[in-house]
Amino acid sequence: MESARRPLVSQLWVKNRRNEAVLDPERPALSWKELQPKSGRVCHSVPISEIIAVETEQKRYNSDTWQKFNHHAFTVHYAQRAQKHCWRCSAVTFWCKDEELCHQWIQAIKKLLELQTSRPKHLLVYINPYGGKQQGKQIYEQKVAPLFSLASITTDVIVTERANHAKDDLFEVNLEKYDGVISVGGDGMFSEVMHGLIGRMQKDSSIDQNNPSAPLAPCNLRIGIIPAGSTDCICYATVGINDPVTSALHIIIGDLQHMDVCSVHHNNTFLKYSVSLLGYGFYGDVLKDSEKNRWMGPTRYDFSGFKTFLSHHYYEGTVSFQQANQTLGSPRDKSTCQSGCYICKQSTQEVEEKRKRHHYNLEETEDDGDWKVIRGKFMAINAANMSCACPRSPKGLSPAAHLAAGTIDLILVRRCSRLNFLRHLVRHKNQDDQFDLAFVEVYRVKTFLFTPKHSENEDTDNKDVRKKHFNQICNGNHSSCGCNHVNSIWNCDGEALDHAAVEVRVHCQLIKLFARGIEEDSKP
Ligand SMILES: CCCCCCCCCCCCC/C=C/[C@@H](O)[C@H](CO)NC(=O)CCCCCCCCCCCCCCC
Ligand SMILES: Nc1ncnc2c1ncn2[C@@H]1O[C@H](COP(=O)(O)OP(=O)(O)OP(=O)(O)O)[C@@H](O)[C@H]1O
Ligand SMILES: [Ca+2]
Repeated sequence: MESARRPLVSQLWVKNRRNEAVLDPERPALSWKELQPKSGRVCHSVPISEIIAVETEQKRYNSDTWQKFNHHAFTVHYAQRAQKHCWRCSAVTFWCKDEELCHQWIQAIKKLLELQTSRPKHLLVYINPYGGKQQGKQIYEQKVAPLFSLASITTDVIVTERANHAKDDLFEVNLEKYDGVISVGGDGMFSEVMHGLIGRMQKDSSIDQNNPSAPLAPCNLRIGIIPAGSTDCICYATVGINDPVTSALHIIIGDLQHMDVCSVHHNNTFLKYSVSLLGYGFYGDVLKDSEKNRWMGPTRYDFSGFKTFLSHHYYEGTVSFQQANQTLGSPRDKSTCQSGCYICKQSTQEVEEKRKRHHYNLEETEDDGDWKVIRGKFMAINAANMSCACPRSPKGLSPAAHLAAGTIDLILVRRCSRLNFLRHLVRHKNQDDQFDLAFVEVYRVKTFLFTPKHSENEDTDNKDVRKKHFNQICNGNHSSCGCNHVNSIWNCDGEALDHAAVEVRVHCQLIKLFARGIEEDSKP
């Protein structure tokens, strides 16, 4: 037993150079350094948690120096940080003459890998073949499947045949045999998988999703995202990059990131869940226009963004909310939510206590302040449950938003001139503060309500007329185009909601992802 804790130290060869290799179960890490370095001594070290696999090297080494000996070798595959949050799978091969020593090393590494209990063994994979640039299937087969097989992860793969295929399947499938569910696609595909999993959990726990104040049952299965969509903001904001190999490596090593989910209701009827952006006004209109141009792929958003910017609409309504406690940070904080974020960690404890209290039917005490009611004319009402960082806006819609603190950042952009709205938009791309403008307000909240000034019944009366004219291009004279510019629609993670009047509530850490948040010390 004692000897299992002692480091294994041996002289092994790496690329014809003699190295001292150390496998230290206490740290726990594998490290190696050249014994007679030509230049400065470099010590390589890989934490066991970042080793992907160890393999016996079957082939004999071919160089003249070595071929007369019967050498033995093993290869260690590990995750290596490349540039800007990007990870790559690297390999190092160790050689030695002694077959027994080689075997001992392989067994010792395998034993330490077996102690990595958070790693998934069997995964359920859904691929959307039509997301983004329609590369989902190729990306999975060429970049991800080989890594899963290297890590001895087995999979059941379903290539979806229609929208909602993955969601419906998740209500039926036996989930017990899986350690996680993987979504290969964009934010829309992730949303489908998430709706399937959350819905299934509520069904199994007999929780009515139509009740806006019902505490929801959390999902224990982690979700992995292999990015292959148009925006991929959920992947980008939880991993730091939208790169399939990086995501696959986070899945293999069994990373964990909790995530808040917002529920959206209309008149005590459940509409949808949201994890990234709930946007009314500008982002709702961009979505509405972009759906007509799906064939353009990811550029449809830029095209519709430009058109929507030019059309310059504002919408009237009332937003009501309670501000969250200051301990949960402020949307104006200069620091951002990162891997191991202490604000999110604090919320993990609170949410566990809350779930316990609920389990024992104990009273809830909410310490949030008074309701604030804001009536006005808005260019955009954006509720960001996370930063919404994506390649279009690397710092996101709300750079200081937290992934798992149980809060959303509510951004109100009041009616303003085109030039001012452009100033606000441009600041999503540069270092300037997009909230530091007289017509922009931002609040950190746990729940909010929105009521459009014009009753939605008014537009249902005219719905058929509007539908008929909907495909015509609006020329700005809205009496002729039939499009409803009295009310906008809500863009809920890239999907349109059917109602403008909504009640939104954050469910702290309802789901878990195979991710770790944004790491600070990644190479530049
Ligand atoms: C001058 C440049 C200004 C650039 C401003 C860029 C701001 C970009 C902010 C991106 C926020 C993404 C939030 C993520 C939402 C996802 O849940 C959802 C599903 O994937 N994606 C979208 O709805 C997709 C939303 C995509 C929105 C694209 C908006 C593009 C606006 C372009 C305005 C151009 C004005 C130019 C005037 C000369
Ligand atoms: N086989 C399929 N055929 C048609 N639609 C599908 C299929 N599988 C999934 N979908 C739907 O396609 C929609 C868009 O998918 P996805 O999110 O992968 O791509 P995207 O819209 O290009 O990217 P993003 O959401 O990042 O903007 C999802 O809402 C999903 O429900
Ligand atoms: Ca949040």
